Amino acid sequence: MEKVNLVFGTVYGSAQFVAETLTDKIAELDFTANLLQPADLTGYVPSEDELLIVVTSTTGQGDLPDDIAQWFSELKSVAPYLPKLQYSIIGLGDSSYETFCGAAKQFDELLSELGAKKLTETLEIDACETMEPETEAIQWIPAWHAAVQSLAS
Ligand SMILES: Cc1cc2nc3c(=O)[nH]c(=O)nc-3n(C[C@H](O)[C@H](O)[C@H](O)COP(=O)(O)O)c2cc1C
Repeated sequence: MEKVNLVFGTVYGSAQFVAETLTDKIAELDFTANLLQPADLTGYVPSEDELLIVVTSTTGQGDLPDDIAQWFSELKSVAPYLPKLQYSIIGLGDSSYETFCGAAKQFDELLSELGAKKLTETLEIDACETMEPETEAIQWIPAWHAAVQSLAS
């Protein structure tokens, strides 16, 4: 059974709730879904034969939430080469900021610098458009699942 690791960065809890919801829904699809807590991230290097989903909100002016910022810096400085890693990113943000989903964009850039491959286009969830980001995330799952299946074929 294929394993999916989910990490989240949040200030107010929405991205965590989205990540928890996705973990449950993805587990129903017969994946082993593993939700990492911020405390689990120290020293964590994503396994290249497992899938990675990063769910992060943006704070400040395009900044990463504190609970994921340290891991981001660590990955950047250790710079593991991860050419076989397949990742997806879900950003929570607010389009009234010029730095819309800036944290998600930073993650995308970093993972691509590390050689990892983006499995799906980043899903950017706009707080101006929805009060229920988890609903958009659930609707995104079929596209993600199809992309995973196309890897195998
Ligand atoms: C102080 C503050 C700064 C924010 N800065 C940004 C930003 O730069 N870009 C953006 O897209 N959203 C920004 N947001 C919006 C949040 O990312 C958005 O509300 C998100 O849904 C919060 O998710 P969370 O509960 O997981 O932290 C900001 C929100 C606050 C309160």
